[in-house]
Amino acid sequence: MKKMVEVSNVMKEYGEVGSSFRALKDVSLDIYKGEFVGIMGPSGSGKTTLLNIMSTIDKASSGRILIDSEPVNNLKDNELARFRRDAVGFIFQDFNLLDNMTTRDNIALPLTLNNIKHQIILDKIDELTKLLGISHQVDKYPYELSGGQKQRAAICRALITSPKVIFADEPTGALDSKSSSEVLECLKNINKTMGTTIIMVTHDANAASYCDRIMFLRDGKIHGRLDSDGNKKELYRKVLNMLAIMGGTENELL
Ligand SMILES: Nc1ncnc2c1ncn2[C@@H]1O[C@H](COP(=O)(O)OP(=O)(O)OP(=O)(O)O)[C@@H](O)[C@H]1O
Repeated sequence: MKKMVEVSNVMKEYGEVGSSFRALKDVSLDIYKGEFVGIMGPSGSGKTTLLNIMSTIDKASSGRILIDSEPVNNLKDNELARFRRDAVGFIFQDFNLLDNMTTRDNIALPLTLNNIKHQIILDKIDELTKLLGISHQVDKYPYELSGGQKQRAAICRALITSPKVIFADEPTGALDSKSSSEVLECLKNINKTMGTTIIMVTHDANAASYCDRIMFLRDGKIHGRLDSDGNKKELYRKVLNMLAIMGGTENELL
């Protein structure tokens, strides 16, 4: 299988020399094309730091990141901006939709920056919003949507550039359990039908149970992994076990 994201010996230090804090300590992992990978671990274990470094939002203090075989550590700012826009999609806990734009314009935003023809953008929005079940919401503003609809709009926006990989930080963190399940079903569907690689940070064992593989972080290091055998309930049970072994119940780890 082809590697989509390669993380080699990544270290991340925050703060000044002498009083610095090491948030990631020699982390290495490979994520393959078409995988849906979860990242879990206690609060402060380095999940968001790792996601931000993998997705080029942040830079590692040392180590190497390749996305689809392209080294991204040393890209110049303008190359990095283009790479981010074209090759990766982002989904955040709080949706990050712009309040003064309709859902359609929010979804179109990454492509309008790329000078793509209007009709091509409209066709793509039509296709994606149908896939995500929000085609009747495109003229509404974000405040007129439910949380689940907002997140599905944000997923459409992440997908509009046909990215190689989607990075999601707690995508269900602000949603109730029904909306969470709808969003996770959408992500799973995209992963299976479009083959998009998805990397998702989550605290939620149910969300993690949608993944093909879960990597566990503790104190800035990879602490373990779980692989799905296709049985979601079984994976959910194993995740809860793993969280308990790592030193607390699911809630204590929040
Ligand atoms: N900008 C920063 N400056 C200094 N320290 C930071 C910074 N960002 C994160 N940290 C520290 O790095 C460690 C890892 O943070 P990170 O946000 O990656 O953890 P996390 O596992 O995502 O936590 P949570 O589940 O609470 O979101 C924490 O101890 C945090 O306080």
